[in-house]
Amino acid sequence: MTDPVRMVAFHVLRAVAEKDSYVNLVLPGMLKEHSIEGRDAAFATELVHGTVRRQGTYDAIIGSVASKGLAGIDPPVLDALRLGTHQLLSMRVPPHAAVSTTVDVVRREIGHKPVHFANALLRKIGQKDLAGWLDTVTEGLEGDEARAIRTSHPLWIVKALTEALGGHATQIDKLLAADNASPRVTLVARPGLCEPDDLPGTPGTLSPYARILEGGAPSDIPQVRDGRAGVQDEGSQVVAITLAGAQIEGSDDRWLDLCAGPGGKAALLGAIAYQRGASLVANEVLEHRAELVRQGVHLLDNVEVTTFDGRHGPWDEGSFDRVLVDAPCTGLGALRRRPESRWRRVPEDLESLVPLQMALLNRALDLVRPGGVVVYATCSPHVAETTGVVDVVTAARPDIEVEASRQLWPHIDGTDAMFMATLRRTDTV
Ligand SMILES: C[S@@+](CC[C@H](N)C(=O)[O-])C[C@H]1O[C@@H](n2cnc3c(N)ncnc32)[C@H](O)[C@@H]1O
Repeated sequence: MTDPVRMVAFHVLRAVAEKDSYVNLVLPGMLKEHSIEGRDAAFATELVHGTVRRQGTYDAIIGSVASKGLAGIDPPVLDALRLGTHQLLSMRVPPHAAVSTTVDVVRREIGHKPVHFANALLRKIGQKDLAGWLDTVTEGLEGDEARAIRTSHPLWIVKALTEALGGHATQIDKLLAADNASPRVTLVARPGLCEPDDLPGTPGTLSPYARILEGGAPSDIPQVRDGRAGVQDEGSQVVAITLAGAQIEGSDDRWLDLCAGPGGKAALLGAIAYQRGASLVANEVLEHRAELVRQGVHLLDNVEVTTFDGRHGPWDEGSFDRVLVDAPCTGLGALRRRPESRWRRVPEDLESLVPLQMALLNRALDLVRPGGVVVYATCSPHVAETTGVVDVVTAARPDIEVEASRQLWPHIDGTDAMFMATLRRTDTV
């Protein structure tokens, strides 16, 4: 019988390739369906996440070994080979086990025909370690081309992240390495609903509400199950804290989260607003994501969830004191969390995202009252989406002052690469 853990890993990879599925959505369901728990579930998670993240490196290796090249390998066989390569080069699986279990997956899930090919190819890959293969497949390449293969990132993303870092070569290597490590699970204690000290884990360094879990499943924690706490990267907590913490004079009782789904920041903002006697409108254009926002804020009666296109919602100009625009973006700052996203995103995505980001930010600036603040945030450090958007929008608006901006980094802050800019609407129009 095929090892159920490898079989599940193979089918997750197939779903990602054929149905555009997300690893984070499809893997937990398959593990449950096959009653895979504990250490086996952890092994399957590392196998799938690691294989998908390192696909660029493994494809270069497989392509260099296969006589017919990468393009000549049937997609299901290639997925099985990627799984075998990850076990051989990056997991502590004994080579004979990595090869035989992968060949078994090929035989049972694909058929007899490619068995000999898969067996021979994996045995060849097993003859060198990862460092040896990296030297082989990057021979003759320099700079970003070599870096892209070594760190398994598309070249355009290496270039975009380098630009976002200001071109620092030592930093880019650390950032790309951080993208390939699994992030720690961070909890948020929603103020007024839960004390951070009542949660397991160690305190964060950036958010007073954060607890970093050492292990265990967040869903086993009662406060997470009932919504008093949640799972939230510290960088996202910092965005909500930045909006709530900006000093403003005068009224401070109407807040808006313009792009709220799935609702992590809305839940934190709503809890802080509740403590201050303020209300929050949490808006999300997609109904299924708005439903997630509703679930996240169900303990807070000061939060109203709406489902308008943020560019055209029926709110009055100048009617909010604080507005968050956590804009739809490429997500290049959260690559460590979403294993497949680096292979799905293309530079052309910016052509539709950037105008949308600008329109949403402009609308937010219309909706905030003079003296109020807007925080514009992205979980991408791509300069076109961060300072590029802020610069273009504010250049055309003499009524807006940029008070501060901040870029967090996985390799420096241990968070997703969240960008945030605090903008104030002045009285000058
Ligand atoms: C980066 S996510 C927001 C994450 C959220 N703030 C949180 O912490 O969970 C951006 C969201 O904006 C939504 N969105 C996209 N276009 C929108 C629009 N025109 N108006 C409002 N929301 C929009 C997307 O569906 C997505 O849920």
